[in-house]
Amino acid sequence: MSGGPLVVVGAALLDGGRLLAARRTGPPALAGGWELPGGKVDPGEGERAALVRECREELGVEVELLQRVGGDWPLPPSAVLRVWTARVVAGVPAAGPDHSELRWLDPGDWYGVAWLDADLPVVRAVQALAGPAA
Ligand SMILES: Nc1nc2c([nH]c(=O)n2[C@H]2C[C@H](O)[C@@H](COP(=O)(O)OP(=O)(O)OP(=O)(O)O)O2)c(=O)[nH]1
Repeated sequence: MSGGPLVVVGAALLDGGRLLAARRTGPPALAGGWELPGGKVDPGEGERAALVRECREELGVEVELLQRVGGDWPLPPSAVLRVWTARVVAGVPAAGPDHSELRWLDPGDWYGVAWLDADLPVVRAVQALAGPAA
């Protein structure tokens, strides 16, 4: 055991003023909620490498990570979410088994989906970073 909290990494994929949201298929308590694509960091894996891997596996795209968004966002009861803004550099995001739907949210419509509780403050922070266009 390496100690410390379980780390989940998430990507705030931006395209112009649009933000990519992904609707979870499971587990039941989270199904239907919208999140930032990502997942758990594997043992011994770097966090940024994990996020690039998760975007490749979940969305089928290559991404470039840009800027860290805040610090540790709590995922009760015992995990933390670490988030980077990012952009797609190859491919077009497509939903795999983890997501029932992907949606590029237009500027002004970033709160038009039911974000998971943990993600709402993160989206606000991304908006503050991304500027008034978002
Ligand atoms: N990926 C992601 N997970 C989030 C977000 N917000 C949030 O509460 N979570 C929670 C949901 C899950 O309990 C956990 C991440 O698990 P996951 O299922 O996405 O991770 P994973 O892809 O590595 O999945 P697995 O290997 O366990 O199947 O964090 C978010 O924005 N992105």
